[in-house]
Amino acid sequence: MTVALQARDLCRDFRGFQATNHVHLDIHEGEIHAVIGPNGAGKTTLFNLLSGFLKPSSGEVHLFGERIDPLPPDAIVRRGLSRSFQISSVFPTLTVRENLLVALQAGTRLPGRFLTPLGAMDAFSARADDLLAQVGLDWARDRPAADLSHGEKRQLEIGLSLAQNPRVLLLDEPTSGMGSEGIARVIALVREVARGRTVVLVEHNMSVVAQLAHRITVLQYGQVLATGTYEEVRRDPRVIEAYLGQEAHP
Ligand SMILES: Nc1ncnc2c1ncn2[C@@H]1O[C@H](COP(=O)(O)OP(=O)(O)OP(=O)(O)O)[C@@H](O)[C@H]1O
Repeated sequence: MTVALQARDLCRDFRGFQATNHVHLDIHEGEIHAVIGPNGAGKTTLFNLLSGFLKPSSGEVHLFGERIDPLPPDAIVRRGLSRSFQISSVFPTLTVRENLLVALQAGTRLPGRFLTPLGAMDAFSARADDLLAQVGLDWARDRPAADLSHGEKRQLEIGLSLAQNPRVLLLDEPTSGMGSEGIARVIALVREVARGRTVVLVEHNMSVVAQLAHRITVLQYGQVLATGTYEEVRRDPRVIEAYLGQEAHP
């Protein structure tokens, strides 16, 4: 078993407040791993630390055995880890396909180059079409992204993350704000994109977690409360206790 992504004794404080508190995390290559926990448990902070958007106060992050926490986020993307955001990163006035083309071009080492070689543009073009099909948005290729529904924008965001062809994909609440139809689409999409790569997701919807995750890490007060399969963590008395009084019961 290869460890794709690892947090080693990871800590982050905000002016004395421990948002991430000695977290150790092993994400196995090829698994879908959900990070859950009550509101304010430190899930987003952990994602920010894993993807380089926040620097740890102490501890380390390793991607396939290489230390990445000192690197800037774009260098981490080039090493093979990419993430989607809770807040939309879609350009609303560009078409769905143009959004993907921008993401593909940004993934090269020449994002600001004035004249991209034609061969490279052809390759981007073909890859954009593949991604459109993969995220189920080929029907919307020439529509402005602003016209997409909330759920469709989340599908496009997953496509934007896939444009980097990551080995490890972090998804921050991919089903938030969606109805049951959108949720079913995202579950199918995550399963599809998880083929041949490792996926870590923050997710509040326990039914989604139960359907998707091979293993789950439960956070509380910035600490790892439990790690295991859905059945293991839902029976854990500490997890049940943590969720008492919360809307979402595991
Ligand atoms: N930049 C910051 N400055 C100060 N405190 C912060 C900052 N970012 C997060 N926190 C605090 O750290 C704690 C963990 O926040 P975080 O957003 O990581 O939790 P979460 O589990 O993602 O919550 P939710 O489920 O509500 O999205 C919270 O108490 C939050 O107020």
